[in-house]
Amino acid sequence: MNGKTIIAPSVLSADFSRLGDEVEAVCRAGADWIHLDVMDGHFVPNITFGPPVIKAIRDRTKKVFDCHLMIAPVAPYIGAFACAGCDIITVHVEATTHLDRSLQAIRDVGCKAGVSLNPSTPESVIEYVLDRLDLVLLMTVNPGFGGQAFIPAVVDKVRRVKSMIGRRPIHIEIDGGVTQETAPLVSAAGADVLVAGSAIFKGGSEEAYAENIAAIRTASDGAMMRAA
Ligand SMILES: O=C(CO)[C@H](O)[C@H](O)COP(=O)(O)O
Repeated sequence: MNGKTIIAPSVLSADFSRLGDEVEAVCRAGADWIHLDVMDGHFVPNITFGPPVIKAIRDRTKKVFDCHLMIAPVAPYIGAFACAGCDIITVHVEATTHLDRSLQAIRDVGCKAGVSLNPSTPESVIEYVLDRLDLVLLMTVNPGFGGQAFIPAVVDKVRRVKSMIGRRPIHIEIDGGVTQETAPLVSAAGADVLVAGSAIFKGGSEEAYAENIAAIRTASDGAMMRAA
């Protein structure tokens, strides 16, 4: 939104046995936000972590905790994730019957509200909730696992969402298969927040994380500038 890419490493690809240290390392390496992938083994075929784990790492950084809830039902858990210290809470449109109510509930607990769309979900589902939104998360893989290949068909959806939101201060976030090769495609189309797991945590050291973040940032900022 301000011409600079926000990089949000997904801790899904971090070493879970040292999660707090990994969060600190990736923040020192240049992360802007920390992306937290919460999976329930029901909405998606994988299980990760919940509010107690998020609470345990909250004091490791002051950076934005960007929480992506891949759980159904989602509404009963919004308060618990806010209490754990999440700043942004994103729900899947496919996981909530009452999207408008869920988005309002997120703002009611003092968090920014996001909605996520699976690759096959059309962008028209957000048309009537734009005023309740701080962020739209477009999945460029089918949710559930890190390390999957980027789905290029979603790039057109990024362009269409960018045009729908107009001048509203709503972030467009991309998640799945983001690398220094795919980042420019979505940045040129209008995305300003990039989530990356395997492309950032590969190498396993703070130095590697810094190089990986810088490579994605340079590629995406360049594409954003050329598209402006
Ligand atoms: O939400 C996710 C999967 O559901 C992950 O955040 C996403 O896939 C990031 O991992 P990678 O960058 O390795 O694709």
